[in-house]
Amino acid sequence: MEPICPIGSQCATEISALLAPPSPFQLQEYFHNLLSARQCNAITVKQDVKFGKGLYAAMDFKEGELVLKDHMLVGVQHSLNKIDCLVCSFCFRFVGSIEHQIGRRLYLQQLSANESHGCDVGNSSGSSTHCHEMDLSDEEESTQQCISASSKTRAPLPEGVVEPLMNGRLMLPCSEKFSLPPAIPCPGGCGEAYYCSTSCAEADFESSHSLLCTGESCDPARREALLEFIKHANDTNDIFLLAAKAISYTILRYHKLKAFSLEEQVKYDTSCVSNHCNLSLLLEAWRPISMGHKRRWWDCIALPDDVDSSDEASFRMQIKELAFESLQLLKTAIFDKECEPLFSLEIYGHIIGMFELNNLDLVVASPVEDYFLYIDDLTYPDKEEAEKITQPILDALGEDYSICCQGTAFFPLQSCLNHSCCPNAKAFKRDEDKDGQATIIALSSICKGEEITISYVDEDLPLEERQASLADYGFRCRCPKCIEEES
Ligand SMILES: C[S@@+](CC[C@H](N)C(=O)[O-])C[C@H]1O[C@@H](n2cnc3c(N)ncnc32)[C@H](O)[C@@H]1O
Repeated sequence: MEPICPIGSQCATEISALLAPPSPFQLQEYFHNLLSARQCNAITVKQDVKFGKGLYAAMDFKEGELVLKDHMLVGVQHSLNKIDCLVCSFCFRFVGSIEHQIGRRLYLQQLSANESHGCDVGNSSGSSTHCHEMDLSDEEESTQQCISASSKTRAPLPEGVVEPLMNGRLMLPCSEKFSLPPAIPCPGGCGEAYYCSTSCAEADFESSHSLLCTGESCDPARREALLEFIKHANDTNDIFLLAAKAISYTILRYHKLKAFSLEEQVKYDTSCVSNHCNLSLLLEAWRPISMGHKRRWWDCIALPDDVDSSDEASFRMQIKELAFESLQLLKTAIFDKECEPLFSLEIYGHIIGMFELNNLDLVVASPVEDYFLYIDDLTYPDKEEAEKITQPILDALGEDYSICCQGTAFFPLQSCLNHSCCPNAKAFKRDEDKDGQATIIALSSICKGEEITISYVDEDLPLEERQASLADYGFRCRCPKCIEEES
């Protein structure tokens, strides 16, 4: 494939250094520090010549036991899902109140009355990103809907309800039992991000949002460029928003590390302040991303079913061009000379490819579901009284009255889990898991020292269908189930 933009010769060394696989020592040190910081001694990360990194049990687990709770490195809520759910932009917990969640949805539903919007959001390019799926608990799954149902299933809105619900003047019966953290607007004033606490707001600002915020403190030219980048991502593939977060995260970490190292050096030598890229600090800032298994996005993306294999080369070129377009917009918005290698197509393609190969669906169940189930479980006469108010609202919301928060995220430990078609663990949200962390549960007992595996595909599919889906991850499965079925 011809390069769209050749690697800048002045950055070639830095780019190769950034893409070099971490040494066994760096890998061991990084995961040891990560697990220690999380006070997690139940698992370890080990490298294997055949499968690369893998997650191993450092203790015995019983069936159903929690194996791992993993904080995301970066995550985004799908753009259209933002209409349905108001969540903390950092931890993805639902915020506001039951009334606000419902009123806001009814309001936005009213605005887009004749439009239908679905679950496969933000990927209108047709280049959907491959994610391992996160299951919801059975009860949640039975009623949580992913796709907004057609407006045909909805009754007309009761008059004068939406605004009072949104501004807190109309309280729903028993909603105090489902209190949510207040929705704290982004301190930068962008009006896009909301948080469940000041600590989440600060953590997000420090991690990436300070470079991506379009609020009043943002220089107007930069704001315009950022808005253009965001619009392009929303119109094509919201994986670009995640890539922008990963780049911002690295830039901010780089400057923090640099400030710290300068503080140390300036004590001895005041002539050492420079605006040149310090490669060893850039590599250190990039370390968490360097740990993720990656290939270029346009090389590893699965060929969609509707693209004929004879058109594969042109499809991959289109994907590369799309990434190039997005990168140019991001570069205009947040370019940083000292971190120039991060703005090369080679690095951008590998970051998105890393998401393609490792990401987990971000799913958080809606408290609106629990609320209506609670009302339904009330007994006479309380139920009758409550339903006088709640039933018309439920009818107006329609069949899809409760929609879960959906997005995609990269998790540093979960992404080390290798695949098996007879896995001993799975990603599973329990009723108590109210935020965007990844939760991995044992499917059977796991002994200390055993590798922990999940299935990247539906393991009940026939062998060839499983292998075809796994080909998108670049391997043919040789697990005991596949070997047995092949013989
Ligand atoms: C989510 S990552 C898992 C961690 C990975 N081993 C690493 O080194 O980062 C997915 C990649 O791991 C490798 N992998 C996972 N399960 C595998 C398996 N059962 N057989 C061969 N390769 C596997 C493939 O390269 C796959 O694209």
